[in-house]
Amino acid sequence: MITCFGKARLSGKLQKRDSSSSSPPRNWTSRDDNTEEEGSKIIFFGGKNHSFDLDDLLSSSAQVLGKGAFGTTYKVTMEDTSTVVVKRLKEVVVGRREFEQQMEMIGMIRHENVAELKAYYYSKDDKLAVYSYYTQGSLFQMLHGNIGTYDQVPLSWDARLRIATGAARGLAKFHEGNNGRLIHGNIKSSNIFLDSQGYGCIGDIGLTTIMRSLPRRTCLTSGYHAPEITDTRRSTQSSDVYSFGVVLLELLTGKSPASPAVTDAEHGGENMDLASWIRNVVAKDWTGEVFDIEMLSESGVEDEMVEMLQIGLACVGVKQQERPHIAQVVKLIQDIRSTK
Ligand SMILES: Nc1ncnc2c1ncn2[C@@H]1O[C@H](COP(=O)(O)OP(=O)(O)OP(=O)(O)O)[C@@H](O)[C@H]1O
Repeated sequence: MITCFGKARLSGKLQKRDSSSSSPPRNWTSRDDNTEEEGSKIIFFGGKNHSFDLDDLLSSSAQVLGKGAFGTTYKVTMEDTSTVVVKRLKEVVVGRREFEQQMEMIGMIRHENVAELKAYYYSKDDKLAVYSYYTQGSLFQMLHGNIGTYDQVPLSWDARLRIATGAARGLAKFHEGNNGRLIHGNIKSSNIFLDSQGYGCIGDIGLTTIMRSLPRRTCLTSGYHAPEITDTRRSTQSSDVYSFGVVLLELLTGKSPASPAVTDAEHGGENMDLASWIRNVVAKDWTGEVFDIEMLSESGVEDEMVEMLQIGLACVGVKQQERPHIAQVVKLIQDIRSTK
């Protein structure tokens, strides 16, 4: 559906929230516009070296990609055909200063496996984050399909290994930010995208710690949150590793971790999350049974899949101190192929 920021309609332009749909798009950057909140302007990273400005954004068509926990996400196609993703953030719980500090820190991160934060905007009514757009959709859409405009696509083991490798590198780079203290807080397959070579990239960066904490129930049912997390704003690098481990298990099994992920007949039909189910199956020595049937016809890859399964299980360790550091995870995943 094509829409605008202010009101949903079949086709439209991006507009500032609360402005009437009949008023012409305004330049939000204009300091001498006395209806503007003092200091509210869109801030771009990379100096003036950007291919669009706020006017371009305002006059562009926007398509709603989805409504997530942190607000509505739009795909915005500019007149010059370049495309970005704009997140209209709801429930930002920090003030302007903290918001700007966080965005400045995130905007400095440049890595091929991290979705770039291109710009941000803060005003009383609106908080926007502008990211690079990934054309192939998310890993969630690839694995579970048929959501929005994307259909499920068959993924070979090679493709899954590349996705895991890229995403692990991206998360490791992200954790290095702010002197090694950055936390993602929302690692899941709908926040992992593919670059043009099929490597995974981490998206939705920099939001969890400035947004209202997710309800406890959402954390419990998502299947991605580490068991110790009761306040998502207080996520840790170790809980990010747990969530990343769940993504690895999702890649291997093709199952969505949203609870109940699986019903275990052995336990009287008990509903289990993905990590618990896999621990259970592996403990019974039925490891081969967890893998996605889509990969069953591939020969000579089961040893690699078992290695990845072990990495995933280490990441979803219940005890935080026993989970590996993400840099170790990168190495372990890279070694799956390089040691052959
Ligand atoms: N940079 C991007 N490029 C392409 N698609 C994106 C991008 N960012 C988000 N999306 C897609 O837009 C849709 C909505 O994303 P959004 O982040 O709002 O929701 P979510 O990922 O389901 O939940 P959450 O808010 O918890 O991250 C999802 O299908 C997501 O995969």
